[in-house]
Amino acid sequence: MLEQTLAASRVLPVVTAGDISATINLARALQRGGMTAIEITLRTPTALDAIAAVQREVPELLVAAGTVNTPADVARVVDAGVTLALSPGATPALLQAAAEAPLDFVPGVASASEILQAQAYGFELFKLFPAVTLGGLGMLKALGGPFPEARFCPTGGLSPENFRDFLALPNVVCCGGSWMVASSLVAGGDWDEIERLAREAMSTDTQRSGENT
Ligand SMILES: O=C(O)C(=O)C[C@H](O)[C@H](O)COP(=O)(O)O
Repeated sequence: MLEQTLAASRVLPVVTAGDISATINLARALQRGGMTAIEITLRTPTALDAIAAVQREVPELLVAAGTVNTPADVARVVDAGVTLALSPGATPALLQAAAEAPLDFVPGVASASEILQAQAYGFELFKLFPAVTLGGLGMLKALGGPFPEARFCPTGGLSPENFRDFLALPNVVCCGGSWMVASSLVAGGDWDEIERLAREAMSTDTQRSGENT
């Protein structure tokens, strides 16, 4: 179920929320562009309020919490009504808390040993972070050997130029990225450009839509 949901989302925009009304406008632009989910990281003081606001104002979007790094973070996002949480990494305490919590959780991994550790808690879908720095496509192909059941959402260093190559791999479910939600676009209120980048990311054409315009 989680795998299907993330596969449908195709690209998961990773948002670091500042101003709440700007985050609502950003979420609306992503939704207009065809995106079905948004990851709002717990990196800022306004993150939980932003999650609640987007859940309320843009109910069409699945609102995931990101940078959920501790058992306390798991409790905070469950309290906020979040049903999907992701982390750039994992500790045994985090894996235990997330396995027991009433939400879907995608732990971060960066090595075979970290996959083994997360599998011991029942997880099979992982955020590979930071994907490009770790080895990108080659690493994902290599991990497919010993871990044929493992599925990945590579994040970190993905771009309009490379994300389709990641999505084409059989063990990649979706890609995470921040290119369509760059802080410069949000600060400038460039919602049309954010919508365009979202639409381009969601397009299944092999040729990028922007190349024809
Ligand atoms: O904050 C988290 O929980 C993360 O997992 C990190 C983010 O996924 C990356 O910062 C996105 O990477 P870029 O697309 O290269 O900006």
